[in-house]
Amino acid sequence: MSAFLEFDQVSHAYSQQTVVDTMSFTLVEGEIGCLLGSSGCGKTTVLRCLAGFEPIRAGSIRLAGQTLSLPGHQVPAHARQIGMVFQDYALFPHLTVGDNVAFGLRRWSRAERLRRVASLLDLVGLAGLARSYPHELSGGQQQRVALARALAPRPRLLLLDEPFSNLDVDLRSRLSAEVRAILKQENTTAILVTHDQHEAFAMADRVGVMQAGRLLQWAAPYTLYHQPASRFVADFIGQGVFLPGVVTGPACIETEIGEFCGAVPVPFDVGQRVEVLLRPDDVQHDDASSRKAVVESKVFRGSEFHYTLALPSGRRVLAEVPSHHDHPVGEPIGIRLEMDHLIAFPAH
Ligand SMILES: Nc1ncnc2c1ncn2[C@@H]1O[C@H](COP(=O)(O)OP(=O)(O)OP(=O)(O)O)[C@@H](O)[C@H]1O
Repeated sequence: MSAFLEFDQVSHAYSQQTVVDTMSFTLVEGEIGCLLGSSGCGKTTVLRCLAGFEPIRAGSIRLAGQTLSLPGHQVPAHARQIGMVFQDYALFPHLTVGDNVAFGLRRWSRAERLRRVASLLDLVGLAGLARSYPHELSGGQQQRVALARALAPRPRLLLLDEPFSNLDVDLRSRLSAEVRAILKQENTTAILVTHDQHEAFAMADRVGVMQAGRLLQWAAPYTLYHQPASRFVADFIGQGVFLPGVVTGPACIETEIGEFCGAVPVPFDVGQRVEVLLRPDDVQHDDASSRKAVVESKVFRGSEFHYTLALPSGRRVLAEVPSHHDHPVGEPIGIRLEMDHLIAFPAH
């Protein structure tokens, strides 16, 4: 499928400080992308470039075949047909919910406007609240109104900047799943910015990990987790530890807990020293295994325990173990690695 949004080799700088550094990514129509990264890495600046608030220094931004930004040329923000949702909702306090949603529809006929507002309030689960005022709603409801208002004029692209960060954890995860369903129903192409990877994984079709203005990887969440392109991405996404090893064959690595062979060749020469990524779900508890590790600490998560286990060398690995396997701290337990592919990086 051809790209609907093309962010191509874009750079941006605030005076001399480069904040977005030759970044490229694409989305097809209806896809949801997410930029993930720690504070200050440039996520919001990317959104501001997309929205038309910041000129770009290099590269180009194209949407639906139209060039929006080039160095020295940009389509003004109001002419881009791009919608925005921010963390602080930014609703008009003196307007009702219905009038907030209708705000961008002033050029529509009254009948069309009423129909669109009713259908959006229905879509975001707020039918019946059209006459309420923002202060009468909960934070989650206000954010739904903000979403409905942004979607009302059928934007070509929706930008969501940390939209759930003012909400509590439970509501965040519920709303991120709901918002994804709403965007899919409207076939809206969207870019979300967050530093919460659970939110990124719950909402997005493509996730990009940013570091210091650079996009390190742009991929489906599953690929990011299972095939991180760099040690930074592997460390940033999910939990895990790196265990030293030596390459012993095209797809095999020997570590202190044995030799592991994956289904896919590793890009290293035999004899090279590497570090293998072990996710908690790669390490299985197995009473029958002769490989032992000592329970150093554990956290009860309801359906499973999250164990930190010490290997004979003193190195630690993490393991997720079903919660009926309740072993005390200090006890050696059998472990087995279950990985269909090995993720390894050159040793430091
Ligand atoms: N208007 C501005 N003028 C100068 N520097 C700025 C401006 N806006 C942002 N910056 C700087 O650009 C860098 C990237 O900021 P940006 O807001 O894009 O990061 P972010 O990844 O969205 O961070 P956060 O997650 O904290 O919102 C930071 O070093 C920031 O201080």
